[in-house]
Amino acid sequence: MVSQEATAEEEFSESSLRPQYLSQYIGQAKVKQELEIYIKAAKYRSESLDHVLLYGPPGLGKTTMAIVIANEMGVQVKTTSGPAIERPGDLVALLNELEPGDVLFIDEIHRLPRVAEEMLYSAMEDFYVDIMVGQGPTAHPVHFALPPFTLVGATTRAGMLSAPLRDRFGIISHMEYYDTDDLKEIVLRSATIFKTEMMEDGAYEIARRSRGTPRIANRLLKRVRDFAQVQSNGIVNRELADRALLMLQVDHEGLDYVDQKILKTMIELYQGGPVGLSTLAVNISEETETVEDMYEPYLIQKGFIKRTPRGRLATRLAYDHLGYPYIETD
Ligand SMILES: Nc1ncnc2c1ncn2[C@@H]1O[C@H](COP(=O)(O)OP(=O)(O)OP(=O)(O)O)[C@@H](O)[C@H]1O
Ligand SMILES: [Mg+2]
Repeated sequence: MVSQEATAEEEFSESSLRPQYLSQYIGQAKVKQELEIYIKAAKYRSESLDHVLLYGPPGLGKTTMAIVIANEMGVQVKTTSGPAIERPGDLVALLNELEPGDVLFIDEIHRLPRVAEEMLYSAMEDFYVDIMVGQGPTAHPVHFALPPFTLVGATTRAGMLSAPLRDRFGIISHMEYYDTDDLKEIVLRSATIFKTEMMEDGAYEIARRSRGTPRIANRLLKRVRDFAQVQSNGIVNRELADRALLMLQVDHEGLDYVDQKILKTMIELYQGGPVGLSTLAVNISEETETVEDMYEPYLIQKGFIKRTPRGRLATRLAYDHLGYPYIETD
């Protein structure tokens, strides 16, 4: 089964696949174009880049973009995530390490504890934090100046961020699912790094079935490569990619086992819906947030699911795709 979260092994091998500069970053033309201008302008003025919020579904290259931004600016990047910061002190420790112009990357920034988030307000706006020192009646704030820095925040949904935090980002970039041509370029690039012999039609087939997501494209590529080495002459063409992907339970529309299970549950247990998201999540033993962030957006984009005020509906396309007879209702 192919899940969507990054595994530890993957985090490691991803570092070799990660583009380091904007020129190597494939796709996301709009985001790139904007950032290129802001980066140039900031460098021209010898200033730190304005704070950047990257939002979009998992695996689209938000972490990669944070690293690219730091490389383009010629600064260091310090990385953390919302859940990793438990106390304000954790954040202060990170801020304390920043050199002028550095990038602080906070992944899953919507999961930052409230107190840490409030601390960021002054840090982002005026480059200082007030730290409470002492306890009880002797407690008093100490003003702590910071070097100018760039906060790059990543989140799956911008709507989950509080307004005061969102408003402090000067640059807000929406990452979109990749089209097949861009993903094909990513597959070809990764195949070169892996020294895998990849035919154009093989790369296209993997790209087409990667749910618009580079992380999935790279993952499928690795599995298809194993398949090619063991079952064939090591060369990946369309036919081989197709056989390997079907074995991985990735169907011709690129839906994986969980996607299919979601649609089947809706159709078999709830007559196509409407069904609430949390009910659906319980039925397939996944977290509601996982279904909402990782699976639903792609199913909606492909037209298999519709969101209605009363819940989620499986569309006619879903019935046809899975081979169920469609009964007209209203
Ligand atoms: N534009 C791109 N060109 C080439 N490779 C890419 C691109 N974007 C992402 N990748 C590759 O896809 C993988 C996932 O990217 P990354 O970890 O940056 O995603 P992410 O959006 O941060 O995901 P998450 O939200 O789950 O943290 C990496 O291996 C990276 O090398
Ligand atoms: Mg990431």
